[in-house]
Amino acid sequence: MVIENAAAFSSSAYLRKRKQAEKQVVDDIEKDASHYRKKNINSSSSLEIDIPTSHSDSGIKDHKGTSELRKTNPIVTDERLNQTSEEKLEWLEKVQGMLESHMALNANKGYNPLEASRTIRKINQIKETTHTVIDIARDSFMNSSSLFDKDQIYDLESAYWNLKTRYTEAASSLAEKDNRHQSEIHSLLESSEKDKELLNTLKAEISEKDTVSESRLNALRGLLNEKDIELAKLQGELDNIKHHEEKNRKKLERELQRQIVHVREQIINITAEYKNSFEELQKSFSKRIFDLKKAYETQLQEKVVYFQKRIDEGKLQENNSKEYHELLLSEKNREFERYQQKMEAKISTMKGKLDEIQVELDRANRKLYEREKEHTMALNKIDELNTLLKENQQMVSDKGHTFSEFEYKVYELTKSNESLSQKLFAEETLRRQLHNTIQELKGNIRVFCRIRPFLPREQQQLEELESIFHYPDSHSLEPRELLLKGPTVESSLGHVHDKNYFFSFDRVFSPEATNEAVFQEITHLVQSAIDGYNVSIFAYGQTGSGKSYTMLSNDGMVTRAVKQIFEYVELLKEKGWNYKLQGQFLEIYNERIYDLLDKQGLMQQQKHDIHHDERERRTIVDNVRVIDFENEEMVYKMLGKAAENRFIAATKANERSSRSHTVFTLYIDGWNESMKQICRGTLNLVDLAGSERLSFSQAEGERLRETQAINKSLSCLGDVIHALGVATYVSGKGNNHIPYRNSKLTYLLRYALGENAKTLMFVNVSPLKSQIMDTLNSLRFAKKVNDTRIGPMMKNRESMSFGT
Ligand SMILES: Nc1ncnc2c1ncn2[C@@H]1O[C@H](COP(=O)(O)OP(=O)(O)OP(=O)(O)O)[C@@H](O)[C@H]1O
Repeated sequence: MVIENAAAFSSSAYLRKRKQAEKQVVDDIEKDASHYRKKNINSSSSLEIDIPTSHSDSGIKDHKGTSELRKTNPIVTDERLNQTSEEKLEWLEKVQGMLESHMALNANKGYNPLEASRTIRKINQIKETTHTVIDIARDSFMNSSSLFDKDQIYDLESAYWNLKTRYTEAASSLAEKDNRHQSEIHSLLESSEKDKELLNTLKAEISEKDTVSESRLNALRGLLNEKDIELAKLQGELDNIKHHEEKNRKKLERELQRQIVHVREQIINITAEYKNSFEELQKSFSKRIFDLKKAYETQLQEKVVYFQKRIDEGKLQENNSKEYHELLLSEKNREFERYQQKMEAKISTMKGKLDEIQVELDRANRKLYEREKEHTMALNKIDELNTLLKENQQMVSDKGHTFSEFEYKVYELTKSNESLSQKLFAEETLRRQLHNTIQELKGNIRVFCRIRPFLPREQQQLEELESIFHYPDSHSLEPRELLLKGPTVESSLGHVHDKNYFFSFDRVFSPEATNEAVFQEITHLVQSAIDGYNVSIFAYGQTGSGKSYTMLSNDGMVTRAVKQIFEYVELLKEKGWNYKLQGQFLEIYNERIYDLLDKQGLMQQQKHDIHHDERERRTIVDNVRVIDFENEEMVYKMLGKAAENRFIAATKANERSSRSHTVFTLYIDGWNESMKQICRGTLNLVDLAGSERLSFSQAEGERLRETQAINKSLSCLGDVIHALGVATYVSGKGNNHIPYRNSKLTYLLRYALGENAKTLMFVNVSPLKSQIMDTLNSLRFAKKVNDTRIGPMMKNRESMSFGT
């Protein structure tokens, strides 16, 4: 088997095989040497005759001198013997030289598996040569029964021992180094396994926390909603009560006011009434007393005048009669007593009347008292109502208090919601960081190989159906190895054998793999684009190898990526993230850009220049339609329109779709209002032009230009990736000159190809035997990309892929 590349030969199967081969060589040498030794020992008794005993089973038992042999056997001529001596010397020198150069190489450069493999191969070749020499010698011996001279045998034997000793030393030093490397690789693998486990644990923790936070948030939201409803209900009730009480209070106040006014008026009226009647009574009574007094005084005066007159008259008669006077006086006294009695009766009537008035007055007073009592009661009622009012007001204020409590609760809930949102945000940020670490661990540039199945029309061509692929680790969960069974070749030594090529990629997908299974492996990269990284996914391969099927078919990577993005962006809304999604669809044909969304522009071959916004790290193409996507359907519609326009454009240039690159770009801009954060990612999905070996010799005109353009852009893509790898390797930063400008494709994807960007290349290959050389070329290109390491985890990956 020809070793295509020792570094790539990293499987343990290979190591086992190599050890077996080494052992085989050592054993063979040991066997030959012991055979010779045995012969030497056997012949030691007759050493004096300078000839080892021949093979006992060859029937040649006699020892003869060389000269005699030369005489008896025409084949063993001097020339022949000299020739074998020269050959022996020649290979001895070769072995010597080679071992010395190998040792020198080892001493200078340290262990190099490629060199080691080459040395082993050469040693094997020399061993073959040795066998040839021995065989010739044996043949001569057997054919001629001739003799080797002693020196020749010693030379041969010592050369074997020398060779064996050196080889054993070299083999043991190789084995020792291998073991050392093996254990280093083991420890690296172990540590990477541990890292993986740690990352898985962290991932699981995050998702667990996510779930817990989610459910807590949901429970709190539920509670908040319930409280909101309760609060709204209470608020409604409170408003009702307030309104009702206000109405009642006003009504009651009005009624009380009215009653108080009414009672006051009544009291005032009654009081005034009684006062008036009392005053009138008093007045009339006083007047009557005054009148009576006056009348009495007048009567008394008249009586006094009368009696004076009569006294005067009596004085005249005084003398007449003392008795008469006494009689008169008594008469007057009786008359006065009568009058007095009459007056007393009148006074007592008046008194009676006055008593009546007093009674009435008392009654009026009692009524007034009652009214006053009523008034007091009314006042008390007013007080009561006021108390009630106050109580109501207190209740209202209490309700207001409850309302503020609720408000406070709402505030607290809002705050806890905010803190939960912050927590969710922090968790989301952590998830993004961990996700990115995992992606960087996997490498910022990855290569997946996909072999398409035989198509129904190919099933007829029986000679094509023989499988040209073998999957050495197909049993593995993540197969990475691929063996291409190459054409039969003849070696320089005339050996005819099948040439096999061994490749190892980040993943190998056999023909049975579905788009769904393939997408599972790139879903993390799509996630990185949502998280704000520039991600590019290329499909590379010859025409008809399945690039478009992988990228643009109905369930291809583009459709699935768009679906994933829309679904995740929806989920992120709950974590406070809003996203704007925009897209463009370009075609690069003959180093010229076409906008597949602008039919008019396509027909008019509008000019599109590329600009780079260094600050934003975004590429802007002049006169290109960028569409806002509000839902998935809009993207699918756009893809349909682009395919239609591409078809229209293709009628102008034959097979254009295979000879042009298409670049679908999705801009994913997110912002988190509460956290004042933005994240801007880009996802480029690129279907490259067919990579088949295009010969300039047969192409002319349009076809020649196409061929030149495809060759140029694909080799530029390889150069850019290579330069990025070298830059990372040399400076560790990747800031050396990268030849982005050398082709439209690399210039357009400048920010999507680099240290912080993430790149995945699908190498699509056909299973057809007739296309084996194109397949080999594609795999070699992909291997070059796969061997490139970009980004911080470069060293880690390199050491991992080196020894395994
Ligand atoms: N994995 C697959 N499963 C089934 N059919 C496939 C698969 N890959 C490719 N095909 C079929 O193979 C044919 C060629 O595939 P496709 O057109 O995708 O190749 P291509 O590399 O894009 O070619 P071109 O460069 O001409 O665009 C198509 O009919 C496609 O349906």
